[in-house]
Amino acid sequence: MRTVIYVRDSQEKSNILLIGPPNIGKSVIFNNLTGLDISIANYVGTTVEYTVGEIDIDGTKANLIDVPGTYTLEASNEAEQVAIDMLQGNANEKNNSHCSDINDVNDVDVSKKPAAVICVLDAYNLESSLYLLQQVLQYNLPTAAVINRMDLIEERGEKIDIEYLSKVLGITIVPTVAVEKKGFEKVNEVISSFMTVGSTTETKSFNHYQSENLWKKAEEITEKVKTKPETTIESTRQKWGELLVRPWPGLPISILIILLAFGAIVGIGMGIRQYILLPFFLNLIIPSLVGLVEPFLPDGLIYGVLIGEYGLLIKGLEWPFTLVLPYVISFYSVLSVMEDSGYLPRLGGLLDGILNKFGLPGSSVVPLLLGYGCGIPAIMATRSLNSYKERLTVSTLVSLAIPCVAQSGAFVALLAERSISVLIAVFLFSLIVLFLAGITLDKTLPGARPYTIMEIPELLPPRKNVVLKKVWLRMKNYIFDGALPMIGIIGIAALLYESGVMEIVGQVLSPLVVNWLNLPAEASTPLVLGVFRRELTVIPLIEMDLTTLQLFTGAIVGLFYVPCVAIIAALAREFDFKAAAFILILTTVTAFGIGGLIARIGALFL
Ligand SMILES: Nc1nc2c(ncn2[C@@H]2O[C@H](COP(=O)(O)OP(=O)(O)OP(=O)(O)O)[C@@H](O)[C@H]2O)c(=O)[nH]1
Ligand SMILES: [Mg+2]
Repeated sequence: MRTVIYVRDSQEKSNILLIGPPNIGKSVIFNNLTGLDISIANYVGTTVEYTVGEIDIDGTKANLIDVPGTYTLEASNEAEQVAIDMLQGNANEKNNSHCSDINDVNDVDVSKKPAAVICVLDAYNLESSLYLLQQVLQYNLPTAAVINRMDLIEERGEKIDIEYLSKVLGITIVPTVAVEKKGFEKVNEVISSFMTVGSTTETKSFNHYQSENLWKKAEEITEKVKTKPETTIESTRQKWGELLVRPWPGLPISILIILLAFGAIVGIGMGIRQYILLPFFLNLIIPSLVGLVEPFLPDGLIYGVLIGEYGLLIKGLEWPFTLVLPYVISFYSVLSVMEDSGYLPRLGGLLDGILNKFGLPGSSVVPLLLGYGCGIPAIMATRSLNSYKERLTVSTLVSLAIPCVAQSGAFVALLAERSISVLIAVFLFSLIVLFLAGITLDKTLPGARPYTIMEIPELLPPRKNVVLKKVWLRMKNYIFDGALPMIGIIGIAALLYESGVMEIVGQVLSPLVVNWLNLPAEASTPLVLGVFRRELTVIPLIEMDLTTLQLFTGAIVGLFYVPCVAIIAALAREFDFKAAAFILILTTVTAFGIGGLIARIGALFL
């Protein structure tokens, strides 16, 4: 035994790392300890950047850092590299780019050596957790372990001798069931002991073994501490978990699930819009607001900006809250159920063969599907892919051909009542271009694609409280990060419209909009607004008197048109300006190229 003396810096809060393999509940533990609400999901690579939260135990404070999951300390992707940088105390803030809404990370010095490590072990896959723990112990930092998901082994009748494990490893080990908040009093006690000034922590000194030795040791320890019942009965859940990754019956079931999910998103979204939000805003909120301000408004610019064609109090409320919000709720309800159940990686496994033909690994299913929500988390999620080439390919596809939830809502609002077949054609077109672009990027982008192994987690029943919380948080995020900026842009649009600037823009863009796309000059408005918000490439078309062919042309241009500024910024940050510029040019050329062709070819037939 070696004693590490841990002295807390009296000036600054110390950093305590939460480290462990992916998908074992680290972020649930982090949320339980800090009271924050960061993303959790049942697939590998939910946390791809570190998150800092404050823990306060009896008035003593420290920074708890949720580190992206990693199997070993030999990184194979960017998310895993963060774990190593954190342990070595040389992390930089690039690894944390969008957590500022959770915590003011500028206050936290992540480049200093951590004061202590809480290593999270997985009771279910103990052996691989022990390999990582041994590597962590080599850093000689004060370390304790939490052994989570104890419920999953208890369900199988297995037991782990925690006391013996703790003795062998020479550290404190606390069993927990994070989703049920079980075991956290003891976790708090351990953290508190780390936070006490001048406390001493016993850690067993580990030699620098070769990795084969660490695996052997992990296996030996697991065998000694884990006892299994003589006969283990496979539960129905486990059976289904395995059936769903096999082509039969997995593939037909996956088609059924995708169709059901699509139907549920559109159906629930339309229901919420038609029966709840539309009457609420159109019959109550908007008339009350207009009635309140109208008597006081002088005719002219201000009147127009507030209650005119693009009036801030009319379209500014109608579009974000009655057109987009219903689909935000329905899409994230369905996605959250899929995320929490562990079905998404199964879908990835099933589609691996097909996706490989388009230059992508099965694991890209998660970022691609997240892209149907919003492109930014999707681009961030590519950090868990294993090569730069795959990351750039998926990010390009998300920016080019995957409509975000707000834009999809706009498509439904624009097309569902006019022609369901045109609506389906828009989504089919997006899939065709997605695959063609995938093949082209695979052939043209330099770099090799490494062989990847996909980890399939257990199939678990989605928990009602987890799903509801996720939908609530995503809805809140949409209102602050989506709806409020949208209202701002509608305000600017109203100003440009009322002041006549929009008409001049219409004249300038007329060769492109009128001559090439066969759309009316006013259809230049969505092209200007769309740079700021993706759904605004589509929504203004609703207000125009267009033929079905024009609607289709407009929708297709909007679909492939430049991603919104926030995505361009994310691309520049995650890759570089060259990559962002490449995607900007690619999307513009594709949008106008395909849009013009549709207008021309369509005119021949209609
Ligand atoms: N049965 C069970 N499930 C758990 C427990 N703790 C977490 N989970 C579930 O495990 C899944 C993964 O949880 P996360 O907290 O996202 O895992 P993570 O370790 O942060 O994963 P990465 O961010 O990918 O490294 C989620 O679906 C949780 O609901 C537990 O104690 N028991
Ligand atoms: Mg996590």
